[in-house]
Amino acid sequence: MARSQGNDDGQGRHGQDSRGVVADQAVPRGRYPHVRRVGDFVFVSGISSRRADNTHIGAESDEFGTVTLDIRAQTRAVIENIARILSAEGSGLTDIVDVTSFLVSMNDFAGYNETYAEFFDFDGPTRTTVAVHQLPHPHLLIEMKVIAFSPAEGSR
Ligand SMILES: N/C(=C\C=C\C(=O)O)C(=O)O
Repeated sequence: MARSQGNDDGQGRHGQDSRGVVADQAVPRGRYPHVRRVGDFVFVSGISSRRADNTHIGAESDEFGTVTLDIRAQTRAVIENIARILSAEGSGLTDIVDVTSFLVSMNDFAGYNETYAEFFDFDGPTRTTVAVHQLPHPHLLIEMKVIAFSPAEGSR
């Protein structure tokens, strides 16, 4: 399987290790890579608004511990996290050809859709949006996974 070449330190040329785990990103919550290249296609696992310190963008808590969740902030953070993960494979948002979005509630669809449109348009990826019962953390409103078409270096 085609993978980015690693350096002697086991770190990929673009900041991912030999497992496909990208540096400075929230670590995968299980035994899966952030990213996997298969030929000219780059597959990104489901990504949330989680920061590297395991807090979540778009989940703010007040002095009483009341948590306010923001679908626009979470959607933007998810897309920005995906952009950083794609860059580890020399790819980017403009290379995305397919998006799957998982919302916990379709009540968030409008805010999600509005923020999505700041990044993508009709000439962008195909998209499927579904509502799911739960995501892996109660602060999460959205998770997205993408496929990008990004010819590997050397085959461009
Ligand atoms: N992709 C998965 C979870 C991601 C959660 C996160 O990054 O916060 C998974 O469990 O498959």
